[in-house]
Amino acid sequence: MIQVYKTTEELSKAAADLFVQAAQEAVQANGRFTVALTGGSSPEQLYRMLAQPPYRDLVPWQQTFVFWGDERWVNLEDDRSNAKMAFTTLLHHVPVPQEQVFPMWGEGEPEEFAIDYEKKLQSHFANMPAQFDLVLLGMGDDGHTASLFPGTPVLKERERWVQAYYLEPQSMYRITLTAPCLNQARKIVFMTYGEKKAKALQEVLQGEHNPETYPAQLIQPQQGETVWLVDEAATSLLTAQP
Ligand SMILES: O=C(O)[C@H](O)[C@@H](O)[C@H](O)[C@H](O)COP(=O)(O)O
Repeated sequence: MIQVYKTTEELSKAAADLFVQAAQEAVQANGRFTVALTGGSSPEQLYRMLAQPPYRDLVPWQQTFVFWGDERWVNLEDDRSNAKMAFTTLLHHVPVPQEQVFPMWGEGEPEEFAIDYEKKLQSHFANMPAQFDLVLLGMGDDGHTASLFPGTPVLKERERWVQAYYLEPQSMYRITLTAPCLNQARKIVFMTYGEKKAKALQEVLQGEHNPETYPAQLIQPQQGETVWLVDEAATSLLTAQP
């Protein structure tokens, strides 16, 4: 499903409405809400909205569990940290219990951390019919999502849920949920806006199936639903307006 908005404000409000709806439905059904946050700049306006009334007071924060879809392997004080951005814009302003928030950052080696993070997820989702109630994703202008970058080995991962790898072009380690993990979500919401994204969006949604080049094509939830929240500029190359 693709929903087109004129402004990022309207797009972020729609994302906030979806966030509240997913949270309330999950808590009603299972007594808890498990979400994977994205990094990058696209979700910042959404996070700031969720930290303010009315949205702040509509989310059952006490029953909310926060993970991340991906992270740059930098410490939590580093401005490149996805966790730092989410803490600054949202998590320090809402009553989510600290022990229910799992940043993708720790001491030691990224590969070991990825194994531990996967174990945390496996125990969190044990005996549950699906995994994340909601996964928020962005998309880069190269068609990457989470830290699933074009041409990287992690795109071929079919078993593991979390992988750490060294991303040469950015000279840093990345930690990421894999496509098999993301695709077990109940709902996946992409927030993608701006002219820069138009070419990648057209390729991802309407181009040849080529996930090596456009990894966002790997996001095909088995039972869940994918919603694309986009603006008019990002849809400018789509052949039929959605
Ligand atoms: O760690 C990251 O960089 C993000 O998780 C990444 O996947 C992001 O969603 C895209 O790069 C889009 O970034 P923007 O929202 O800044 O365009």
